[in-house]
Amino acid sequence: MPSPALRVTPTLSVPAAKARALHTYTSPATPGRTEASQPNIISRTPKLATGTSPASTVRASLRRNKVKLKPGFSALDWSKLRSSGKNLRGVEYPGLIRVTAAELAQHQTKDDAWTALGGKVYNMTHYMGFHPGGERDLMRVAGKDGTKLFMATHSWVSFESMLDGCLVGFYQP
Ligand code: HEM
Repeated sequence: MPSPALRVTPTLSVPAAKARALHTYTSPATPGRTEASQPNIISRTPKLATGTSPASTVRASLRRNKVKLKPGFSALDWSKLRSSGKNLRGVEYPGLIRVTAAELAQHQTKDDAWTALGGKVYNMTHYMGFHPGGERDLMRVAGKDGTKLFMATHSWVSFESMLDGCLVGFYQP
């Protein structure tokens, strides 16, 4: 019979458990949705586990608002609209156009919202109601180059495939 002093406790110490959680925990965006079922996502940055730790500052900067989308505005609905043949570019000219900063700035209202992402200009107007982060965040980049804010928020999202039908042209600031 070992003395109480020699007994080994089978649970992990608090720092070890915390370290393990921080390195392995990855939170799915929506319960029940896996990355494989979200074609717009290339890879996901691991989110940090909850709990009190010095990482709480980092967690605060990762916290983002997710809005409740209206019926008919799911990712699947957006995918259907993209492949419906509807003109999502909002320009009649069939080819891609060159867009200057001055021209881009002309399109900064909800009914006519363009943004530049990675040197390409997209018409986001039809995407407004479908954005999981809400219209207000999308409008933050309307009429301007949104690359930095987009990448800072969700670099794993492929805007090129999400907005392929909305491509207006190339940004020439
Ligand atoms: C036209 C450009 C954009 C597209 C195509 C887009 C696309 C997306 C997609 C697909 C998601 C879901 C990501 C996921 O489930 O992990 C998302 C979420 C989100 N987006 Fe955007 N986004 C755009 C611009 C922006 C901008 C400029 C902001 C500004 C801050 C923003 C803020 C957010 C936020 C806060 C979420 C949160 C949802 C969450 O926590 O899952 N987005 N966006």
